Amino acid sequence: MTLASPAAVPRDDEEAAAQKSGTSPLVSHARPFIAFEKVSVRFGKGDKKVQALSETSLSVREGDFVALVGPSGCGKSTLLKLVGDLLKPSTGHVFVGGRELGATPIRIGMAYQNPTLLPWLSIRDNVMLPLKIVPPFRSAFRAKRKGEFRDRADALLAQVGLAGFGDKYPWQLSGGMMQRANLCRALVHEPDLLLLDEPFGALDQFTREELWQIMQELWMAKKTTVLLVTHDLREAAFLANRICVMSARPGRILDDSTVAFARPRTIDMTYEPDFVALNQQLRSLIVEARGGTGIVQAGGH
Ligand SMILES: Nc1ncnc2c1ncn2[C@@H]1O[C@H](COP(=O)(O)OP(=O)(O)OP(=O)(O)O)[C@@H](O)[C@H]1O
Repeated sequence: MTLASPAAVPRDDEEAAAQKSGTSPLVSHARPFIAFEKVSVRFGKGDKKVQALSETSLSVREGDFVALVGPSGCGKSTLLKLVGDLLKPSTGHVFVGGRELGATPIRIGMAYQNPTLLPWLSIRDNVMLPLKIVPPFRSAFRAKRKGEFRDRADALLAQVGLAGFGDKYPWQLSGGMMQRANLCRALVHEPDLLLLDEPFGALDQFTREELWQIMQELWMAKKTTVLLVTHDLREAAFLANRICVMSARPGRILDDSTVAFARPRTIDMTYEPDFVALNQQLRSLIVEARGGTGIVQAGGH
């Protein structure tokens, strides 16, 4: 099934329309940046066996912003871990940047629900951490070119509204401020790919909405390829160019649609009829995926 709202049209249709009208599409349509070929994931053996992901194929183009939504326990985080090379598929192949994982490392930035900032480091030093670890930056870092990196970290902190907070420690910041710093840390090494697993899930609605806008600005400036796992359908429709709806476990992609709202999107737009209709359609797909009830199925976590 494909989302029928005028805001959510099948990708190929949107591309064809964009090409026909001569308007530039929302995203660059280069070769696939991420490709899943018949990937499945099984955890454990015998009685303890859990089929987390059934055979799944997926292709994501460079610069795309893709949201993964679906019932709890359907394998969204598992899919993210596969892309991040934190997990090997039981069958099939995962390609990132045109190469099978394991062959050539690509730069990945990650942010999860819990900001996991190191409490003994200042905010600036937390943000600079990937530069200490990730090539090619780490050699420059060791060569004591730390000053350049300080400027880079401070510029990012300013972009997310944390100018002047570089010398503070995580405990001196609110939850929303920590998550802003966490996003800076995920982006400071200019990753080719950003993996976000419910990064705004623990925040109050207003802080979350502020961070959606910051996230959108950051994405619009760099067009980093993003995979976002979220339970918040408004968030998915606000941020992503494309929404993949997954089935209940063992997960597979049930629906894959483009979100064509113009950017920059505003919070007010999320209350407009097209946007609300899209949310309702996504919700119905997920309710259906859960077995048509509002009740969480056993086996999710
Ligand atoms: N290391 C593991 N060992 C065994 N089972 C696992 C492991 N990791 C995940 N699972 C199981 O695989 C299934 C998919 O988990 P995953 O975390 O990907 O789901 P999810 O869609 O992200 O869920 P949620 O939305 O609730 O965060 C779940 O049933 C989970 O319990």
